[in-house]
Amino acid sequence: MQSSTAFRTSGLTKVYGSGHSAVHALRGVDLEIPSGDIVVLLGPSGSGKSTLLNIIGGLDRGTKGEVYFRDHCLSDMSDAQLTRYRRDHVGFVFQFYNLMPSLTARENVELVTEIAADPMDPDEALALVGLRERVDHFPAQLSGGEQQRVAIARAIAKRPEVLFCDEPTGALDSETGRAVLQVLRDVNAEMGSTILMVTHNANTAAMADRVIYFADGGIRKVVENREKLSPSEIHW
Ligand SMILES: Nc1ncnc2c1ncn2[C@@H]1O[C@H](COP(=O)(O)OP(=O)(O)OP(=O)(O)O)[C@@H](O)[C@H]1O
Repeated sequence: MQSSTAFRTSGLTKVYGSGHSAVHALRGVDLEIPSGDIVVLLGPSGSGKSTLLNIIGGLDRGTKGEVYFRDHCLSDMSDAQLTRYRRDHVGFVFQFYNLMPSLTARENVELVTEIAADPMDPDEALALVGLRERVDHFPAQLSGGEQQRVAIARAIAKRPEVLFCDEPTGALDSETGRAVLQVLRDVNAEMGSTILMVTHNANTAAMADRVIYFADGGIRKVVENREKLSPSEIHW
């Protein structure tokens, strides 16, 4: 495998349940993701996008097949090793921001920086997402887009090599959504983080280096964008 490959899967299969109730969520996925790319995963509801993200993010395990992060085989890791992988290398951003309501923006980010190996200062991470003036505010005092930016600050504060985003703009209006995508794009440009984003907004594909089209538990096609749009140019 090339050293510039962030992820590689071969024959990755995921079956939930068994017998008559078995759901074949991934049917032998072969995939390679270069380091530093912005990758957008598109596909119908139920096609397996989140399942794939959760497995390469170390939140779940495949049923069969292999998953590599650089030269580390995630499929062979113990639960403790997977936890360490998530803690040391990975940031997550979800549709619903999962912030602690009783903590300020800064304290929400500190939850992560306190356990990370080489974290940013929480205020620096919040400044990077444009929230320098809001560090002492509680989630309820922030708009949806601002809360999502706190969640991004929390994810990037540990300087992750990879950022996994599952519908990061799903709960946002177009203007706020574009602003959040711009933050992700800036993180990719400034920190070199590989970004994997699952979305239902097909127009988001225009900002990606690579677009993976998913259907029925497998990859239908992969498209490399020679020219990328900036988030502000994306139609919603
Ligand atoms: N924990 C689970 N137990 C059983 N089946 C599951 C589980 N999680 C997902 N599935 C099923 O696996 C299939 C793939 O689901 P997944 O969430 O990966 O799809 P998706 O493409 O992300 O969908 P969406 O766009 O709606 O989020 C679906 O049929 C789903 O119902």
